[in-house]
Formats: sequence, C-alpha cells, structure tokens
Amino acid sequence: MGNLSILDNTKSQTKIPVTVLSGYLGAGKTTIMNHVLNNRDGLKVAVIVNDLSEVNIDADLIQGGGGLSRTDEKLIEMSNGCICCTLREDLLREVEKLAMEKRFDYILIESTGVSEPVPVAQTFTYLDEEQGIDLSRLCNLDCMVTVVDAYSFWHDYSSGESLLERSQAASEDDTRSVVDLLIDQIEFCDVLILNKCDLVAEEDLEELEGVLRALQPRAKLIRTTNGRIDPKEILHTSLFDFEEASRSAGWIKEMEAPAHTPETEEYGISSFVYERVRPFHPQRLMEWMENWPEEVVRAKGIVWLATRDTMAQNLSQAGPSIQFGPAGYWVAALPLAERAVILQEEKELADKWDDVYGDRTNKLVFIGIELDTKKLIRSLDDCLLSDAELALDWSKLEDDFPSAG
Ligand SMILES: Nc1nc2c(ncn2[C@@H]2O[C@H](COP(=O)(O)OP(=O)(O)OP(=O)(O)O)[C@@H](O)[C@H]2O)c(=O)[nH]1
Repeated sequence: MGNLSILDNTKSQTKIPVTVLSGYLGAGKTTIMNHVLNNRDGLKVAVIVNDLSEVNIDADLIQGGGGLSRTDEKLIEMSNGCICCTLREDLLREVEKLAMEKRFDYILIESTGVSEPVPVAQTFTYLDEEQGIDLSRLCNLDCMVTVVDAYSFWHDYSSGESLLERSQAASEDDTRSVVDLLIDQIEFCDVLILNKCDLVAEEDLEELEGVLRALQPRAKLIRTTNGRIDPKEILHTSLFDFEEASRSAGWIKEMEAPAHTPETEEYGISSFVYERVRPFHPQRLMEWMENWPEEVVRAKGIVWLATRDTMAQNLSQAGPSIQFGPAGYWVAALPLAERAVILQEEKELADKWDDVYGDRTNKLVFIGIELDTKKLIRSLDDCLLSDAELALDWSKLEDDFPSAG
C-alpha cells in the first residue's frame, strides 16, 4: 500500500500545472500576464493567448513585454475564435502537445474577454471522447482566475447590452448579454482579481468588494493596479476543484445555508432567501418582474407558477438581464413509482415534502445593496395566489411567460 501511494504521488507531480485567466474585455488580463511573466522566478512557461479576432494583439503584447525566452519557452496564439466554444478542440490538442513535450514547468492561458470559464475548466477535467484526449492525466488545472475591471464594472453590469450590440460576440448566434457573461466569470473562479483600483475611490472599491464577495464568497479577492500581483497568488496554488468551483456562487451558498455575511453588512450588501409553498399568480409576478427592484444585484432560484403545475421554472437575474424558463419536472408531477424511488433516495426532499403540493415551492435567493428585505418580501407575497384564488381552478389563469417549448 505504502509503495502504491508513493507511486501515485510521483505521477501527480509530473502533471503540468495550468492557470487560466478570464475576465471581460479590457479588464487587464494581458497586463497581469505580462507582470506575472516578468516575475516568474525561473519558471519555464508555455503561454496560450486566445483572441476572437484574426489579429492576436495580446499575443504581440506578451511577445513584446513578457520577456519569454525564445528557445526555452513558447507562446501559442489561438485566434479567430474562442477556446470555450469554437476553439475548444484546438485547445485540447495544443495543451496535450505542450504537456507531452515535458519541457515546461507551467502553462498559462489567457482566454478572450467573452470566454466562459466553465467549459474551459471542463476541457481540463473530463475525458474528451471525440478526440480521445484526457487532459486530466497530463495536466493539473491549478487555478481559475477572473479579472474584474473595477472602473467599468458597474457600467458593464447595468448596461443591459448584448455582446452582439457591442460587436463582441463569439458568433452571430451568440445571444449572451454582457452582464450574464460577467456573472458567469465571477461565479466560477478560485481567485478574483479586482484590477484598475487606481481609477476608483476607496469607498467605492470597498462596496464593490462587498458585492463581489456576496456573488462569489469562496474565491480569494485581490486588489491590483496595472496587474501588479504576487505570482504566487495565481501559480502553484492548488486551489482548483471542479465540484467546489461549480458550487461556489454566492446564491448557491445562500440557498444551501442562508447566513448573512457580517463583513459585507457595513456597505449595505446583504442577501436573503424567499421561500413559499404557494404558487405565484403569473400576471402579478410578471408585473413584479417588469418593475424589478434596482437594489437587487443578483437573484436566482426556482419559481412555481400557478399555471405550470408539472414544471418548475428557473429564474436568473443579474443587473438588467432576467432569464426565465423551465427547470425540470416537479417530483410531485412524476408517476407514483418514479416519485417513490426518488423520495427514497433523497432524504432531504422527503423531509420537506408537503402533504398537498409535494416538492412544489418557490425558492429564490436575492443579493443586493441596501435591500429593504421586509418590503421586498411583502411585494413578493402579494404576487402569490390569495386564499380565495387558491380555492378556485388556478390552472386556467392568464400566463404571458414564455412557453416551455
Ligand atoms: N489605469 C489603469 N489602466 C490599466 C490597468 N490595468 C490595465 N490597464 C490598461 O487597460 C487596458 C486594457 O488592459 P489589457 O491588459 O490589455 O486588458 P485585457 O483584459 O487583456 O483586454 P482584452 O485582451 O482586450 O480582453 C490597457 O490599456 C492597459 O494599459 C490598471 O490597473 N489601471
């Protein structure tokens, strides 16, 4: 047994560590990359720089400013697409090649500003069956870093613009909004770098830090100016864990174990869970959503609409972007035999089972600044069916939400 574990250790030590930098356009990824490269303390690195356009300007900047040795190190440009989608296979092959060369100590990747971190992390975590490449045998994803632009954050967060409108989309079918992308990048990372701190007043920085901590409580939050960061913060950190990162968003933590973070309270940042075993009246909820309270920065959860008794609905809001759609069947709507199996397996679900409605419920997390929680709860309660409405046939109420199909 002893020998076996020594063997395993040796094996894992030979895997090449990888750090991935994500963050919206212009946040400072290249600046950070160059700073880290210039302070890499003898590490032999291979750098992959991804750019959406044909001309890879960031690669030129790193070639010029990163001080990479032309003989011992390598700079790979991946252009005209995004490593999280169109260039995913190319990324797999490039990283496999680099790892097989066995002459680098580290792989550093700068993704495009519109890249989502989850698919990039998946590339390193799971076997790709189509290509037959399993990067997890060759590499060790060490750290997922997200860079946030302290100066432009609120402008981008509240702009309501899509990437297409800003001519920044990965393709013509790319319907993502800027804020949804920001949220995806913040909610999945190990280290959050708040860059361009020189351009923002201390008080505003503290508030922004509070919001970022509420959105992403697990990641280490580091302030920087011009990307000046101690390389140790993002290299050889052993911070990455796919499961943990996937469950690290503030709304998930709040949903699982509601608790206010005293640290952030002084900036007026708070979160709460709204939970009611009673369906929403579709029209009243629609009207509520059309007048979304400005102080709510992020909301996410499951909605029970009176008109949709079989399907739970998913609500996700970040800034002005609100998404609503089917989340899956209520267990209570499944055939009896199937329901029994699930209830036997999921004790928590069985414990919370309602005699009349089963698992149907509304459960929403709200994160915001200066939230008037009582008022919000009251206004949401007003959107639920009243006792009188509950006694009627509520399945036929008017429902203007997008249909499931
Ligand atoms: N004032 C200020 N400017 C900064 C800071 N960090 C970077 N910049 C500038 O911001 C601009 C964008 O920085 P980059 O490092 O190219 O940002 P990026 O995230 O790589 O940008 P894309 O590759 O286009 O997504 C450059 O002009 C930098 O010089 C900072 O901390 N303060």
